[in-house]
Amino acid sequence: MAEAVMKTHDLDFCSRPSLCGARRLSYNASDLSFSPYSDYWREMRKLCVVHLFSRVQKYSPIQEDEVARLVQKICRLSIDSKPVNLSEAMMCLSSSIICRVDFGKRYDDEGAERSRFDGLLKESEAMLSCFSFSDYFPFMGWIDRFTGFFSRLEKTSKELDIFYQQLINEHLDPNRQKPEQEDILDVLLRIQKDRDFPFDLTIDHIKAILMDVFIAGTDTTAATVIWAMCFLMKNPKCLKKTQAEVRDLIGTKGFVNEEDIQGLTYLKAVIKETFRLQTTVPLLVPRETLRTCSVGGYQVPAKTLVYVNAWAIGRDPEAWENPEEFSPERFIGSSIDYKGLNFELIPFGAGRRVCPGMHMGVAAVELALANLLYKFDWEMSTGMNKKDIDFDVVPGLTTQKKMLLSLSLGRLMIKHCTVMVINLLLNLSSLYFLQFEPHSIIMLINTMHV
Ligand code: HEM
Repeated sequence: MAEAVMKTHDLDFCSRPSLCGARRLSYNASDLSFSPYSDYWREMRKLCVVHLFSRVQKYSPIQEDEVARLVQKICRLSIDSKPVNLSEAMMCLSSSIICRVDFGKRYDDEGAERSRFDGLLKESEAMLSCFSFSDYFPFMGWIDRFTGFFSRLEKTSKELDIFYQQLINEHLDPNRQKPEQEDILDVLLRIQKDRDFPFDLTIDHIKAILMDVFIAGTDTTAATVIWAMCFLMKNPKCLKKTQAEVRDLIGTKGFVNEEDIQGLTYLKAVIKETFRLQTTVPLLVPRETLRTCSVGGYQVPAKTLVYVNAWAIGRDPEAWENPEEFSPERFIGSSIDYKGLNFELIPFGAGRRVCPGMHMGVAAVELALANLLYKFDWEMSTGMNKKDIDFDVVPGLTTQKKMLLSLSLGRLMIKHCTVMVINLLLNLSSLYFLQFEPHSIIMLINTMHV
């Protein structure tokens, strides 16, 4: 297997432009379908890697702030003894991180702007993953017109265009308060203004990059945390071990910060094992052969659409011992990593198209998972058994869990939170002259270590 993958990797593959996000939800972008090995394409990729994703630490405060908000939200739910819809919470977390990194905005969890944003995200993902004749049988592309696919695509493209244009206008407004830290849109507009790019960087290019980041970074991060939680709930020994590691290291500090993560060897192994068994982008980005080549003894003609099955590679018995078993221990003391150099584990792809947001994505997953395990004891919701956790997915580019993952917090934890609320109320009631809302008390409790 590894040999076949190695050869696959050696091929001069490229992303197939007709399936590329920026192109499909296109900005009338004949020039966005740039040839994959053109200087233009190389420069565009360099721009993203060097200017946008190289300094992950720059985004750490945003990621930490959003994870802290997530913890507070879950604490609030725990006081109501409600099960926590982790799928929804994780989507909310990762889209909030991406919005702030991408264009410096934080949408209120329940507000109208948030629903507009979530609606756009869902519709864009649906458009990217649904089948269209034009992609696979170009001569039958006319069918897409009859099925309504084109008009839906056009409608979504227009809405996205309006959305991005509004953000660009806001960023270009001379009265806008200068942010402490540039977001990705600031960086792109600065590069455009300073002509710091060897080619003409148009507003359409900027919109396309924003969209790629927006779509590529949201689902993937959320899904990885959800799958990791599924595996841990199904394997209570691993759950305990990961939790013990985090709690031993962090003690009473109250929050796992980015710099603590280096000390969490087992948690990192859990994440690698999750990537291996439930790769979030199972078929990577589709490729097309540039010329005829041979893979594992098969002749592949030029211009063939090729999918690399990262999901199957992660479960290949020739590469992995007991491949179906969830065993993070296999990564302890192993040099195998997901960075694209070990072809038996390629959740972020490999080669020229390897995910440019890999470090940012992993940092968000590690931070979220570590804090979820540090702060809370998780249990199956009433009437559910660990056997009920399934790995069924919704069809699409990424593997999203079909049934939402809803979990309860341990009874001790709820008791602990409730006792704290009562104590706090008793203390505060003596200060009757203080005007406070119950909500603010809960917020106060949430900032304390539970
Ligand atoms: C755990 C989280 C993530 C996973 C598993 C993941 C996985 C992937 C994979 C498999 C690809 C295709 C690579 C290939 O075909 O060789 C990809 C592409 C991409 N990812 Fe990620 N990704 C994650 C997070 C992110 C984040 C946070 C961002 C941005 C902030 C991002 C931005 C991108 C972009 C822009 C591409 C397209 C690159 C290109 O077309 O050259 N990803 N990602």
